[in-house]
Amino acid sequence: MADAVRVRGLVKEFGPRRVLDGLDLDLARGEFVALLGRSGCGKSTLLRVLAGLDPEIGGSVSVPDRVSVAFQQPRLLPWRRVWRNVTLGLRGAGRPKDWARRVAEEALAEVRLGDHADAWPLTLSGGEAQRVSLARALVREPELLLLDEPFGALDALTRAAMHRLVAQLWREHRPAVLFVTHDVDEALLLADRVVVLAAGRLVAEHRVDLPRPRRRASFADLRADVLADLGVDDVEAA
Ligand SMILES: Nc1ncnc2c1ncn2[C@@H]1O[C@H](COP(=O)(O)OP(=O)(O)OP(=O)(O)O)[C@@H](O)[C@H]1O
Repeated sequence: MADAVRVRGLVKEFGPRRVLDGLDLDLARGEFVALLGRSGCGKSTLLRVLAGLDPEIGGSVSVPDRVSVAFQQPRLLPWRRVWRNVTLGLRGAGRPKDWARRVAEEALAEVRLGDHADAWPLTLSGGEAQRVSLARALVREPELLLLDEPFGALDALTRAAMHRLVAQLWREHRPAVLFVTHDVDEALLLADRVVVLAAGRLVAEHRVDLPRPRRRASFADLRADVLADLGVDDVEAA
């Protein structure tokens, strides 16, 4: 079976600054990969190129037809009700009139917001807004789901609930996932594989061969290895 993502020799520059410098990356279908790297190393840039939001200037990029993205900020339109945000941009030509509404309700139920379809975005908590953003990503039935620090702005408890939700959605829908995070624990809790970006390329990768659901105690050694790849002292990060 072909890979979901195949990137070879990707180059991206902003003015004189070369941010991605011959990067190679493969994701298998249904694989969950976490992307780590120091601030400013180019993680979001890579995601934007994969999402087709930004052009590469060199190399080759192959992604599936259906790609969805969710960002750290949910980016909901405040003047549209929640359900309309979920189906925004979905092409429903030739479908029955209430089709979009039903699709939105199903997706909202999946993220446990079934009773918020008619709410306005500004009345949602941060975690709820992020779940709407996930529902919006899901209705496209993506083969590749790109998540750019989706839980970075949430408190620890909400974040833990979101980890469980993402793990469940991934199990049920099985898209390939590329998940950008600064949080090594989050990466090790969720991913099949952790890759580290530095100086424009992937400089390390770790397979996370641990059963799910995972406990932090089960990956202490791996955590230290990844932190070392990031150039962070375990004590400094603790
Ligand atoms: N549109 C742009 N124009 C100019 N420079 C940019 C642009 N987008 C990103 N950059 C620069 O490219 C570099 C990589 O940015 P990017 O946002 O990809 O990093 P990141 O690894 O996602 O960072 P963080 O972890 O802090 O979110 C940074 O130096 C940034 O300033």
